[in-house]
Amino acid sequence: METMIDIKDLSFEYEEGAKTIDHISFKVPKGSYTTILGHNGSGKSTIAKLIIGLLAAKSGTIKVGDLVLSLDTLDDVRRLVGIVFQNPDNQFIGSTVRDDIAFGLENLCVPHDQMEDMIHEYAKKVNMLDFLDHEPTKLSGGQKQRVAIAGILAMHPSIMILDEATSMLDPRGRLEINELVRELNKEEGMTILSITHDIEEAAKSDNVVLLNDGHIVNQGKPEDVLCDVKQIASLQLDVPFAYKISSVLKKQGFHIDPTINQEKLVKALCQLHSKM
Ligand SMILES: Nc1ncnc2c1ncn2[C@@H]1O[C@H](COP(=O)(O)OP(=O)(O)OP(=O)(O)O)[C@@H](O)[C@H]1O
Repeated sequence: METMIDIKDLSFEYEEGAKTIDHISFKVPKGSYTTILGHNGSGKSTIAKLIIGLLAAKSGTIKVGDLVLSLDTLDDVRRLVGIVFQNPDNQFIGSTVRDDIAFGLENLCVPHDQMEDMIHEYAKKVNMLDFLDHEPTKLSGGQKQRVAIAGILAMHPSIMILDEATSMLDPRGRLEINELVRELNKEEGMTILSITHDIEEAAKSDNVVLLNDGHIVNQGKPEDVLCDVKQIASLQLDVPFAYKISSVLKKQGFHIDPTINQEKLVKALCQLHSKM
């Protein structure tokens, strides 16, 4: 399978000697929906910033498509990667939804007579056709993320990274955006890399990269990664996270190792949690 992002032996530190990202390697296959799952502060957003060159790696390589990320390739890499952040307010450029989508098209030098049709096409894709003359900052959280996604799609990226893009949304908004992203992945073959706390989203993805304190502790298909309850228990994840894992796994009908006593697991996690 073709690889869209190839990360090899990547390390990064904000402060000398304190590795935030410690020799990680993973691949995002073309057309896949890949999730990076980890607790707060495990280094997820740092990885996103490294991929788009907002931070410079201490060592290792990042390849996007055929391009190895460097100062020379930075602009080309950024053209391949669209990124949706937690707070879309910082991302809007236009004063209306129409202007915001138009910005991406202008960047691609789309001729003016084709512009309006294309704005309609992207607004329709994210179900925001009725809001073209609205101010993006005055929309609901879910609508804002839809507009941000339309603006990114208009730039024709090869991969879309979502950096906790649904974490500020209510459950309905989260569902709306998750469904839209899934649709883009399944129907248009867009490669998705989603950085998330949402185990349910990870359970439905093609690949999960499980991150703990800057290390990858496991990666692979969700049914393999998320069902390794022993490993999940060994991570210093918070108790609600552990509860959520078991309940999500049950809902998804995944096999849970029957030799693991769930009560003991949760008790051990409670003890661990109280020491943290
Ligand atoms: N600008 C910075 N300077 C110094 N340390 C930083 C900086 N940004 C992040 N860190 C630290 O690096 C570690 C990883 O942060 P990062 O934001 O990548 O984690 P995360 O997994 O995305 O967390 P969250 O889920 O809370 O967003 C944390 O310990 C954080 O405190």
